[in-house]
Amino acid sequence: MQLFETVREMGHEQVLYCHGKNPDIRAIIAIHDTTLGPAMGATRLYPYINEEAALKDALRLSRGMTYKAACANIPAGGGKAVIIANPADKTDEMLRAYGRFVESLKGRFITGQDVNITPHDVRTIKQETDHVVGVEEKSGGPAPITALGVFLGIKAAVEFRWQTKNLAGMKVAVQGLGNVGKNLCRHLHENGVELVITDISPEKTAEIKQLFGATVVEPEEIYSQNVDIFSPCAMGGIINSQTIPQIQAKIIAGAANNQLDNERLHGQRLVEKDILYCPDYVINAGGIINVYNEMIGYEEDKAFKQVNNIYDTLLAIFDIAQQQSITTNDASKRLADERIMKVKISRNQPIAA
Ligand SMILES: NC(=O)C1=CN([C@@H]2O[C@H](COP(=O)(O)OP(=O)(O)OC[C@H]3O[C@@H](n4cnc5c(N)ncnc54)[C@H](O)[C@@H]3O)[C@@H](O)[C@H]2O)C=CC1
Ligand SMILES: O=C(O)CCC(=O)C(=O)O
Repeated sequence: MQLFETVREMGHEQVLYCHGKNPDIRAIIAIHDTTLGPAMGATRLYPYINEEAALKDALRLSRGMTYKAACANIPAGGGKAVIIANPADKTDEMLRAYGRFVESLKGRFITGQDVNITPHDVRTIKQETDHVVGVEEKSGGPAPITALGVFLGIKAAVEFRWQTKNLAGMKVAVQGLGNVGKNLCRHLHENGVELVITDISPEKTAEIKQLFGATVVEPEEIYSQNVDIFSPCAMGGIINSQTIPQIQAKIIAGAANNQLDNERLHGQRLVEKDILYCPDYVINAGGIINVYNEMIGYEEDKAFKQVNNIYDTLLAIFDIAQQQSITTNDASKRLADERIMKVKISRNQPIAA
């Protein structure tokens, strides 16, 4: 990968490689755009197959955060960090070393909890830096509110697609039963939805089966289920050339970041298959809304009110996509670009060609 060429094309401001020998740590912090505010984005720890995969994830995730904040009307920029490690090798020393790298950015990057980072880990990172959000004692962690946003997004998509506000009797396939997926299953179950679920953890599928009477399928079987809605709540890149031909659902609406393996190609394929796609960074904005509110002084009512906006934002995006014959992903990107551009123009900042 040509690094400077890639970051120029994607519009990143800064990419920081963090390395330490003792303790051993390899992390990448990517700051995409700080026009609207300091870069916000949680930290993911993952055993990437190679450094290029880690970099690609950090670059795409951080760009997604810029769009996410802009679409949610949050005065924050986009950033994200990845720590390259096996979760079994994670140590407090490693996390504290990472915290010192975050601290070195002096608030230009504010982070929190993503995949394989626990509330305990967030507290450990916080020993070295105050630029951490999503602390359980403050806003209670972002996953429940993210799940609520995804649930509201599903309702918006159902209304747009089938002109009904009633989910009862619908079938939803949920991929990934972690912090977000589990809470989402609860909302869906309470609204009379029939659940088809999968996870790589048998304990998690057993728990959701028992709690909500869900049907369990193997991870590779989730795409081909005869359901109304597919909700990816695990990892990114799962909407791709192999999975699209299998998908039976008419709506894709889930929490996972970077769901489309190739935004342009696979966004277009979904249109051709008449599948309504809820752009991930719009539907999963509950997390950033919650942690932003934590940063400015948490008031639960205010955060929940803002999450309700996800419903209207998605309806507006579906309308734009339909009227302009573009993908929903392009429609949301346009909305974000317009908001960022407006601020740049008001400040006489240079605008990229
Ligand atoms: N936690 C939050 O507030 C937010 C999370 N997201 C995104 O939503 C997704 C889920 O987040 P969390 O629930 O917090 O993560 P988590 O780590 O708690 O849960 C992920 C779940 O997916 C499962 N999983 C992994 N690979 C799988 C596969 N191939 N098939 C089936 N299941 C698989 C894991 O076993 C785990 O149960 C992630 O992509 C995250 O970046 C986005 C916005 C906010
Ligand atoms: O939890 C955070 O720090 C911000 C939210 C986030 O990273 C995400 O939406 O992916």
